[in-house]
Amino acid sequence: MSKTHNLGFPRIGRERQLKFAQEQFWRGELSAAQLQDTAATLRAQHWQWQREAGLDWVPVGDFALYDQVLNLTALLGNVPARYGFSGGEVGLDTYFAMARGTASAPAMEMTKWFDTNYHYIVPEFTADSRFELSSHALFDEVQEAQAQSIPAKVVLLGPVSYLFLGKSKQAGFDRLNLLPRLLKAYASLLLRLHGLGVQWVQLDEPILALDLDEPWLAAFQQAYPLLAEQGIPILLASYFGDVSRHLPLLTRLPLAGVHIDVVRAPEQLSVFAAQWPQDRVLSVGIVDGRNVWRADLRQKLAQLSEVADRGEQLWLAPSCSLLHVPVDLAAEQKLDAELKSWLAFARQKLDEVAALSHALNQGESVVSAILADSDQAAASRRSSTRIHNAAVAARLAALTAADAERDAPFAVRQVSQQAHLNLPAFPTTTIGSFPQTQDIRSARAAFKRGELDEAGYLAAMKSAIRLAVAKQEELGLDVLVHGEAERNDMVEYFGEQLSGYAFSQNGWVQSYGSRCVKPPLIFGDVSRPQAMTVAWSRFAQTLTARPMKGMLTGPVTMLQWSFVRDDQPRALTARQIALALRDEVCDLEAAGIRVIQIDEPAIREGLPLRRADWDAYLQWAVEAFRLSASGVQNETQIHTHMCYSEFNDILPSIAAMDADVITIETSRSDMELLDAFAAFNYPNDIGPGVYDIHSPRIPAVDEMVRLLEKARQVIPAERLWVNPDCGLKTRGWHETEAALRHMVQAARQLRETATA
Ligand SMILES: CN1c2c(nc(N)[nH]c2=O)NC[C@@H]1CNc1ccc(C(=O)N[C@@H](CCC(=O)N[C@@H](CCC(=O)N[C@@H](CCC(=O)O)C(=O)O)C(=O)O)C(=O)O)cc1
Ligand SMILES: N[C@@H](CCS)C(=O)O
Ligand SMILES: [Zn+2]
Repeated sequence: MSKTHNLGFPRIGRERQLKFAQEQFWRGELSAAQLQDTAATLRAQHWQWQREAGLDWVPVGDFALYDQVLNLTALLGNVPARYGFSGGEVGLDTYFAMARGTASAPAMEMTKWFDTNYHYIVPEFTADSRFELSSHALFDEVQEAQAQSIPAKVVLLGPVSYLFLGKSKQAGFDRLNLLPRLLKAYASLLLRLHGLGVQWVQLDEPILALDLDEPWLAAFQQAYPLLAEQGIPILLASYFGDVSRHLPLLTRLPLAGVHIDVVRAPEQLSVFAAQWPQDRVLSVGIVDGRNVWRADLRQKLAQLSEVADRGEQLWLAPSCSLLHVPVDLAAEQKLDAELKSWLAFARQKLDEVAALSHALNQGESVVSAILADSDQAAASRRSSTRIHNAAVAARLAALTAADAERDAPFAVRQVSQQAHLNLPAFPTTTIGSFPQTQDIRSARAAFKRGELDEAGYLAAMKSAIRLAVAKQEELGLDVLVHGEAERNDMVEYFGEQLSGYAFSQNGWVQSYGSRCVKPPLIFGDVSRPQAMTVAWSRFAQTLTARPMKGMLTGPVTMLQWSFVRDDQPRALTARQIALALRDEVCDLEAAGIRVIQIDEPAIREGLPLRRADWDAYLQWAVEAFRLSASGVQNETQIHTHMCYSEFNDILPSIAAMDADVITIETSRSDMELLDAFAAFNYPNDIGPGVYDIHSPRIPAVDEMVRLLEKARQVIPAERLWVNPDCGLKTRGWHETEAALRHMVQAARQLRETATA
């Protein structure tokens, strides 16, 4: 009799209740007790749904008021010294101070969770790091679940991944030295859970899917025997990749079970089927936890046949935590029936897991109606005429290498661009978005509800653009932007206008903290029925004599931040998007826009987890960008922008994108990234971000001058631009104006010293 469980459930709530409660709490409109009430109500609802789906084990410990890695940092009392925590209980103030910073202590760093669009708070380690249980939140949640008769399986990030995913904050300090100390804390944690009657603990060790050096592998050998001694059976969960090469290691560890992801790495199922001991749990992640397509249950059952004889030692689950998918397809009222029949969100995915388990345990006949529905959905998706577009296929077939090449090399383009743009040294610009104010969002919400007509909405957006342009002129910026007021999101906005894309009403996914995204769905061949941004850019250009930068989201980011069709290679979908964007780039140029930015913040995020797979990805990713950018004349300046990632290891590919200018997040790393650009002799213009846009803090002129001086030591002055780290949509106007005023002043100071 196979069992079912889940690795983690989305915590934001079907109506994003958590987001609204967090933001109200931060604004002082909700008390801590009210915030905790909302959290408890959400947990109860989510546990109840999972129980109703028929799961044998329900995750507890996956909830977080900001981030699950930060929860662990609080639980372990690993609070960086700057927050003044002196032991005892990590309260909400300290917890949110770590996440969001305070006037005196900057926030902890946030980075991408593997190759997802979720961001976690990076643990910090020094030789002085101590770990002591300092939060009762997890223990309370366990008791809460028990009081609701929920069969709780506690889920936590495992100790080796916790260390690996953190950062040493002391030069030369090897954080692996902290393992013995950390293990003691984990051991007391497990003992405490044991005391509460917890019967299973799932320790996530997703780093097993990465290329790991020997010392990190040895850390598993050191950790797990000690943890297993505490008396609770441990399920070690891997996901996002193949871990079969670690099977001998995993077998040696005293684990009660392992979880493997056979959606991302189906090939590992046979290896585990043959070699994983029969008397230990094999949890098979069979339903895609990262994407929204409905499972083809018949095909899944065929896949499971090689492990079907494992009885109770076979557990079925989604491939990974459902954090990465929206909560409930039933909340979608506007998707057409056919498309809806192809989809499954978190709740529906649990139903799929349960159906598979029933079929294995009691025979397929007990779920015959569910299987018939699944068959029909799979067949309709395969044969639908909405998926394939002959014109797109023909256009792709006709592409030649020249289509991904600008007419002239950068040195030639640069001269003709400067002749047209006539920019000063150290030109100043911003990354695209200006504050998405409540007025802007309310106007859009009213328009969507039908309470504001189109003319009223257009007028409201135009007035936001007018304001942004006037402010930039007054500030004295050199290359202006229209501010992206009309965009709900830099990916969803384009997804709403492209054929082959669909969008949901309520398909929200947490990106970080209270910030959510609603990834559009790519279900078919992508094409552009009509221009998407040209009217806005043209309008903005009429408001100023300075160059107005057109603003597009690049093909790789469009792919990475959407739910992508799984019936053709991602490379092919990226090319289709690239061609649609190429048309937009050419139309912007024809409309007189001389500078066009094609954002690719997700290019690093899309990099495969294992190095052996990098080259193939980078090759198509770079080609897609070039395809989107190469239809223009030499005198049109193409910018790209990158952020949220570490770029050192893909510099040759960034150079191969051949953008005339790259603006890139560098301020938080104190410009260190530029050393790599310089060492690599990066050939084109660079705008290293001179201030962090994640905090309302207004950086001083001197601070930015210092960073620019640092940049000037490694990058020739004539190739340097001056800009913030990223877009300003999450900021208010007050700090935006003040920071940009300082930034323009910093650029002017540099110009003066350059000519002195
Ligand atoms: C740059 N980043 C992005 C990533 N991924 C994306 N797809 N997009 C990105 O920009 N990944 C990496 C980073 C992550 N950073 C962020 C930063 C900010 C947000 C964010 O602000 N998200 C918003 C939602 C954005 C949006 O869709 N806005 C809609 C409004 C939707 C809404 O909530 N409407 C309300 C009504 C509002 C009102 O009446 O005032 C409602 O429906 O109830 C819009 O502008 O129309 C967020 O609020 O979380 C995300 C990722
Ligand atoms: N143009 C976008 C890029 C964000 S990564 C913005 O400014 O928000
Ligand atoms: Zn950015």
